[in-house]
Amino acid sequence: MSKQRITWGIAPIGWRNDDIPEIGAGNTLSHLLSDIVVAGFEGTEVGGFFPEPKVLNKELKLRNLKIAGKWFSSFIIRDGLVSVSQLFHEHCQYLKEVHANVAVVSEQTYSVQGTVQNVFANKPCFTDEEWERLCEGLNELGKIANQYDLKLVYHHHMGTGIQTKEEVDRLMENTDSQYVHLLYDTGHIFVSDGDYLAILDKHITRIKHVHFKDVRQNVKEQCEKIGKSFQQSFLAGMFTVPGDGCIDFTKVYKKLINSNYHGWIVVEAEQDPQIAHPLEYALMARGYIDEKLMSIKNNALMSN
Ligand SMILES: O=C1C[C@@H](O)[C@H](O)[C@@H](O)C1=O
Ligand SMILES: [Co+2]
Repeated sequence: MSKQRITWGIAPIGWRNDDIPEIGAGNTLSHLLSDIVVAGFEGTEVGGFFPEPKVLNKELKLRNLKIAGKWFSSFIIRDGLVSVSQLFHEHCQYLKEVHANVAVVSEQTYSVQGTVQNVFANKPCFTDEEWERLCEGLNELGKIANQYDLKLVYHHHMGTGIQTKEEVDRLMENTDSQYVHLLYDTGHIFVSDGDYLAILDKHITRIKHVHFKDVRQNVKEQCEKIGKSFQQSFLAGMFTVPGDGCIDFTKVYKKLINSNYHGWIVVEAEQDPQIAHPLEYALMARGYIDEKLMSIKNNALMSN
C-alpha cells in the first residue's frame, strides 16, 4: 500500500484579501486561525497582515496549525534578478522561521491583476527575450528557496504573463525541475482556459502545491461579458469554495491521489467576506471534502 499524505489547508483570502486590504480588515489573526480550527483544516498560508514569526508561531502552536507557504510577487523582468533576489532571501527567511514548505512565486511584470483593466481581454505576453530572463531568474530564485529547505512553486495567474496552459508548458520546459515547481490552481486555469485537467495531466510530476478554488460559471460568464477586472470579478462572486461551483474536484483529486501527490491542498476562495461568511464557506468546503473526496482516497488506497 502506498503512503498517501495530503495536508489540507485553507487560505486567509476568504477573511482578508492582500489585493484589497480594506475588505475584511476587522478580521483578526486570532479570529482567522480559530475559524480554521473550527472548520477542521490543518493550516494556512501567510497573509500580508500576519505578524513576525515569533508571534505567529505562538498563535499557530496554540491551535496545532501549520503554515504551507506565502505568496511572493516577483518582478524579474522589470527589476532584474539582483533586487528580486534580495527580497526573495528575506521572504524565504520568514518562511523558514514559520516552518513553511513552499514559496509561492508569481511574476507580476505587466500584470493587470490589480488594475481596473478587463482581465478577460488584456493579459500581458512576454517577448522571447523576456521569457529567457524570466526562466533564468526563476531557476536562480529556486536555488535560493532550496537553501532555506523550501520549494519554489510557480503560481499561474489570470491577468499575468503566465496564465494559459501554453504559457505554463513553456515555463515548465524552460526551467529546471530541481529548482522550479508548479502550483496548480484549479480556479485560475478554469477561468483562463476552461480545461482545468490538461495542466494537471501534463505536469503532475512538477506540481508541488495545489490551490482548490471553485468557479461560479454564471458569474464568470457575466463578468466576461461586461469586461470586468480581476478584482471586480472576485468581488462579484466569480470564485467560491470547492463543491459550490462548476469544477469537478473528484477528477482532480483522483488524479492527485493516483499520482501519489504528497503535499498541501489549500482551499482558496477569494470572496467579499461581508457577503460570503468566511467560516460558513470554510465549513462548506470541509463538508464537500469529507463527503466527496475522502471516499476517493480510501478507494484509491484499497486498490493499490
Ligand atoms: O494564490 C492566490 C493569491 C492571491 O493573492 C491571488 O490574487 C489569488 O487569486 C490566488 O490564486
Ligand atoms: Co491561488
